[in-house]
Amino acid sequence: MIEIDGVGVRFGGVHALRDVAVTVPQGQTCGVIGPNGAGKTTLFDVVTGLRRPSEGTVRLAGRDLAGTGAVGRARLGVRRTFQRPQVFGRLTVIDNVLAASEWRGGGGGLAADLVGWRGRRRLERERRERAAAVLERCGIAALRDAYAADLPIGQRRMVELARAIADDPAVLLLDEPTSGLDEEQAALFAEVVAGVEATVLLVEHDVGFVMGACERIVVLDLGRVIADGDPASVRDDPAVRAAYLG
Ligand SMILES: Nc1ncnc2c1ncn2[C@@H]1O[C@H](COP(=O)(O)OP(=O)(O)OP(=O)(O)O)[C@@H](O)[C@H]1O
Repeated sequence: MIEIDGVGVRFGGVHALRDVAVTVPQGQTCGVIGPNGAGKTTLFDVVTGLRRPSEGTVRLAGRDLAGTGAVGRARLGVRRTFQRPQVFGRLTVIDNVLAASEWRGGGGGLAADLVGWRGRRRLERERRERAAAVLERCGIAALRDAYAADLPIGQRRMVELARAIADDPAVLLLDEPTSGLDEEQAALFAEVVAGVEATVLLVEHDVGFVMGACERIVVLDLGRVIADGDPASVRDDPAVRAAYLG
């Protein structure tokens, strides 16, 4: 569960977020929509620890994250994808995914050293099996040895998703995941997201996609939450129509 409570962010005179309160229960997929500049990316930056809020708190499973930076939050299981997919271009697809679980040990590092050679080989095998299974789920198994930089944007997005879900995230934040995906890829993306156990926050401009993929929608406008509910009630909300859906 992720609890965003009374969060405000100011950039000089601009209130990017004002008193935003959203609690997403464990396992829920919650869409975040709103016009350009509404504060969606800023909200993701606050949850992932890239931006310190001017006010308010973010709690993960009851734990206040104020003193935990972006790396610490990643270690607690917070994962994110970006509007422009961020992959390691000079690594292969499988190595992009393996990189996500390297810190747990297996390929190297302290944990692997501590369990000794035999345990280390077992961890490494399990890690590779998990990574291969994730590539399969994301429809990119055939690309495992391709360099990520050589892939078109849609496939890079799937690599980024595979890396984000490779080691069972607690919270998954997806920023405009369908831009650059064709219809088939978008459908697969939604299917993969539906299959994860994580709590999911999904920013998306494709309203059809977000309404289909999310059980709940939060609408931001000028940094405030103007609606929060199931897709049908949000779609019919006059304030949402005026601000965004038109
Ligand atoms: N680093 C920054 N410095 C100053 N203002 C910023 C900064 N980042 C964002 N803003 C402002 O904060 C507000 C919210 O921006 P944000 O990028 O979070 O919106 P968004 O909903 O993600 O928009 P989009 O849909 O265009 O990605 C905007 O008015 C933006 O100009």
